[in-house]
Amino acid sequence: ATARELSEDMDMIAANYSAVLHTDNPATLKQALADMYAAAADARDATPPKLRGQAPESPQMQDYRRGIDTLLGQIEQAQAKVEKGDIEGAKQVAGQFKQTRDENHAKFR
Ligand code: HEM
Repeated sequence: ATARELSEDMDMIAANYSAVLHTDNPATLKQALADMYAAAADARDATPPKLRGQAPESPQMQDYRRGIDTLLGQIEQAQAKVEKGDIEGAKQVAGQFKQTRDENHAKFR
């Protein structure tokens, strides 16, 4: 069972992504990336309404989790840049989250 509805996780991802895109403050960036990560990790346990009824190991469900893992990996890359003090680099990586969002929304939303 998942802690939150997928749509709630997505709203948390979106709110924190907006914060990431609108700040250059390292502490704010760190917090927003951490909150994004937690919401994406929670979303990983969900079944998208479009895939309702599918077995957890169905090809589409595996593809869904790969999409979430891509986002989690990109968030980790951005976090590593912030840790190094590379705010510009972190924001560049964060810009790439959009492609992951759009590709996966096209398939699963
Ligand atoms: C920066 C990345 C992302 C952002 C900002 C984002 C944002 C959103 C938002 C705002 C919604 C609408 C939520 C609502 O109905 O209240 C949504 C829905 C959804 N997103 Fe994302 N998303 C992102 C990445 C992803 C990824 C990587 C996946 C899948 C691998 C995904 C799958 C879905 C699905 C399945 C829904 C429909 C949920 C439902 O109707 O219950 N999203 N997303």
